[in-house]
Amino acid sequence: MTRTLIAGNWKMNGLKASLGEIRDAAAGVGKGKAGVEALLCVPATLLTVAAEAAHGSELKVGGETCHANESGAHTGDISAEMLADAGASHVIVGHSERRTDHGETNEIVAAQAAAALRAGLTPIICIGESLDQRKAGETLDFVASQIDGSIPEGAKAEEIVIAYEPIWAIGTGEVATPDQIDEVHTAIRTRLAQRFGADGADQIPLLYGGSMKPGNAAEILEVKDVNGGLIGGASLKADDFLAIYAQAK
Ligand SMILES: O=C(CO)COP(=O)(O)O
Repeated sequence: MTRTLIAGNWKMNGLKASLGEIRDAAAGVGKGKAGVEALLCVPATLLTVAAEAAHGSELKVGGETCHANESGAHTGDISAEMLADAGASHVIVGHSERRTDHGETNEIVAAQAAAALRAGLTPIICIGESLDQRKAGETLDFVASQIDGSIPEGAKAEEIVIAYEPIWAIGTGEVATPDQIDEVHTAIRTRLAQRFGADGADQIPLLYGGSMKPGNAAEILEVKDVNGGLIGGASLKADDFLAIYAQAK
């Protein structure tokens, strides 16, 4: 049985003044929601205080990226071990904004995901096509190649999460339709089954991300192979995050 995960990605947003949102989110999750995990991935500067704010609640906190190495001369970078030390349980790797802004390739993303596993974190491995790729009919091939290249060798199915985030739907207000999501998520599950077997593939939560909001979450979460969401803008406000969480089963 696949776990359900409602995860927020704060991206480069949030100051200490935003901790009230984390406290409110922590206070609102867990009640009667066995089987639905809640997670907020926050900037590294907030991780320790966010972990403290969530302490004793069902809310987990995570990082937004990590370096592949455990430590060393990498100015400005943060290792998976550091994230774990700060209280993270998960880390997002391979977000399209990291792939674009920092030239992160599938190979780099796989190394980051391996680092997360080494540190005892769950990597949320992001994949998704651009608008040009969608228009050219390349979506399924591209996403399959990202899956093949971004999941590290030796990873076990129960240790990873995949997030499908079509780049054209991120922060644009444009949401993929249920049919579009269904097509890609089904293809992702099939590809994962080739590597992990059908039972293994079934254990990997497949999140959808891209302009997910309280008003469209129910429809998205109903799609067959959708096991949760990776939510950007709407995760910044506890009320919105909790309204999405409330619709997850
Ligand atoms: O990129 C996303 C989450 O990782 C989605 O962002 P938005 O929900 O703001 O579109």
